[in-house]
Amino acid sequence: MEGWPSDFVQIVAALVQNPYMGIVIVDKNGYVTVANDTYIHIVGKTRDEVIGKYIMDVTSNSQLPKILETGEVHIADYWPCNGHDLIVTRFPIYNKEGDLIGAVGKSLFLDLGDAKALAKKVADLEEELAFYRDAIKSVFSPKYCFDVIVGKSSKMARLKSMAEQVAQTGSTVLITGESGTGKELFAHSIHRSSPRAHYPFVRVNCAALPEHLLESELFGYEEGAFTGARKGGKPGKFELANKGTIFLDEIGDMPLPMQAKLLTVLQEREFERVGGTKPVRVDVRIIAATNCNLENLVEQGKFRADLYYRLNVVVLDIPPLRERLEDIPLLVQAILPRLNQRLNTNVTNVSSEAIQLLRKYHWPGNVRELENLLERAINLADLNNEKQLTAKHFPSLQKQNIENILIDKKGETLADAVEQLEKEMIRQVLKQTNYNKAQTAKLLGLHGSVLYRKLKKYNLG
Ligand SMILES: Nc1ncnc2c1ncn2[C@@H]1O[C@H](COP(=O)(O)OP(=O)(O)OP(=O)(O)O)[C@@H](O)[C@H]1O
Repeated sequence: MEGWPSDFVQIVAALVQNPYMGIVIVDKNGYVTVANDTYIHIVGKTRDEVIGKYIMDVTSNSQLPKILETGEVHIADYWPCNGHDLIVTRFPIYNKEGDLIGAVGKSLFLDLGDAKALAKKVADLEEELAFYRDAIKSVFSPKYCFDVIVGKSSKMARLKSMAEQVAQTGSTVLITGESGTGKELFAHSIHRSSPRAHYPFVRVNCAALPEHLLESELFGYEEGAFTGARKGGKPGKFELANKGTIFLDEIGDMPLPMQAKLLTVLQEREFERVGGTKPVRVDVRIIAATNCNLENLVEQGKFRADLYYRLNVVVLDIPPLRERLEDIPLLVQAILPRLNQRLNTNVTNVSSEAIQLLRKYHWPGNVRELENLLERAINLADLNNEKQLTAKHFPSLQKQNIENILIDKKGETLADAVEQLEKEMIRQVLKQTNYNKAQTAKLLGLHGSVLYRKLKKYNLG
């Protein structure tokens, strides 16, 4: 124990007591200065037979003299001792002048049996994880994924099959289309049927956050990066989406400085947290969506051309609902059960006349507007007596229909337009009163005989 103050030796001895790890320290001549009870148990001796003794007399296959001789470090070396199978780490000790003054031996496990138990525990957990990953995968199987996207029109069928194909690659996807056309639905479906399906899908609405928050939201921040920064820092959405997909919604609204940073991530697949210095590497698939015309934004200097070209790898342009009106009956069929479930109602279908009305509308809000209109119609229906939604439950569309008649009749005579309007109004009030002619005449302010004449004229009777 040459050169080691006795107080120091005692402090070290107290620090090294550890029932799971054998620890021994020798001085520069190989004499044991410190050994914990676990080590003494491993070598199968008494404390007196260990402390102060030459290490090779304590255990004849010790490697510590070699460490003293060479200054080597042994990490996780297999060491059989006294019937135990151990994994040990050995390293030299130097004083501040740089002279070698001793060596330490630390067994990682009391016995390899412990290591095996740990390895088994990890293997069991991995098996369990694989089971749940498979379970998740089967719930979101590819078939199920694209099945939620309703549409048999040729435009939608083509788009769905292209998206299915693209899902299998890791390529960046840009989804364009008017608001409410289903861009997010496509992004979700691509992720769920991709090989990344059992990793996260993280959505960021680039339009919803002010510029200074967007940066930390996307890239995270380090502790102390700004006032109010959380202790320990916070990972950003890119880190959270590692191995999965990040969905950058409303990318056209991303501020220009953020676009520059995003471009770097797209090129390098790495970034720095706000206030950080270390680069963070991620493996993330990027799906971006916008209802803006990015080319126009590039021309106006509001969107970086280089970022646009990076994003413009695979483009899925979702057609507006007015260009696929034939999908409306199917969409209605798919949306009604969802609404019934949410509103706790039991509407069975929509009359064919109402479907005709829906097919005449121009749908500026696309499928989202269709959902809203159906929800409003359910709220207008007398659900004790009616299980079917009819034209009268879509008053805004009826009004629109009358306006359309006037628009359609532009260029025709006033008498023609008035006749069309008269016919449409009578037809609607008749439906509203369940074909009660007396009531219809009253509501329209007509004498019964006048109504009968008009019914005959317009072939409504
Ligand atoms: N083809 C479709 N089949 C079934 N539901 C659809 C379809 N397209 C859209 N929807 C539904 O319409 C609503 C709007 O869709 P989504 O949010 O994906 O549109 P979006 O294009 O991302 O809209 P925004 O640009 O406003 O964010 C959602 O409830 C979605 O489930």
